[in-house]
Amino acid sequence: MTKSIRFTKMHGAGNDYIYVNTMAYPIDNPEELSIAWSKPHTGIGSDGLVLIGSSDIADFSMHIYNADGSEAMMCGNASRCIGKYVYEAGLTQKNKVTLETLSGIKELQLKIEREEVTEITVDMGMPAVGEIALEVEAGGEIYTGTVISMGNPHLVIFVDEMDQADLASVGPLLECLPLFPDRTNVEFVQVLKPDEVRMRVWERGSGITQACGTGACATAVAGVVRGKTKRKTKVIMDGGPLTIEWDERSGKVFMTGGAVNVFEGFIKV
Ligand SMILES: N[C@@H](CCC[C@H](N)C(=O)O)C(=O)O
Repeated sequence: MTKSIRFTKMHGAGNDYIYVNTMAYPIDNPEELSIAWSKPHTGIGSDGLVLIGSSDIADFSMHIYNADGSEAMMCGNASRCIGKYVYEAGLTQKNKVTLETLSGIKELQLKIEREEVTEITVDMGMPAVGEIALEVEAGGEIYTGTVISMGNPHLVIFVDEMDQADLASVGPLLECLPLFPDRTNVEFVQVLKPDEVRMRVWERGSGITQACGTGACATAVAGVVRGKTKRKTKVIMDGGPLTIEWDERSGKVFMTGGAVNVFEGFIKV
């Protein structure tokens, strides 16, 4: 039997996902729907699908599927969008919201102005720092990357000039290196100032996106461990900036930025 699912298309720094409140509209094949709905011509068009659900251990839960249907452990931009969604839909009155994810519970601090959520800070937890200067080969070039996990895997590569790397051709090669059996997200980063960087991302399972929240956090952490940036850094991506702070005392990474509601609709399944 065909049913209609209500969705909201949102973006955080241009990283766009389709959001479904599964407490009202349960979904049992998110992998297939993420592939179909993410397509720009025959679907809604997005970087993937995000399910907002109930939780026994937090205020809400998040499940994130990439455009290729693979499920990820965490999504920084989606966590901010969920903060905006749940408050503005009247699902909570709190300005501090907890979110259960596959990489643990994240705390969202909402800035509310005239009943609108204008900014969200997410406690992204502690990063796991892997190899600091790992040499990898892709497309005949050698790159030096820093391996960081923010719940999901990232390879952060510093370059002198952003146009030095052809992200579309080298991104998929680096994503699928045998060294990364679970694949990896890839960030190319140019340091502009000690507290400002330019970053472009190739996302595991979605390709080039306008921004990646966990990628921005991984970038900021890599900048510190490589001695290139300060602990608080503005990360400027194709879709806009995020402010990332790796707090020295707690060891946690805090991500601050906005979230935008683009449109809502119903789609038949
Ligand atoms: N865009 C996201 C991360 C989404 C998941 C990622 N592609 C993965 O597979 O790990 C973000 O904002 O963090």
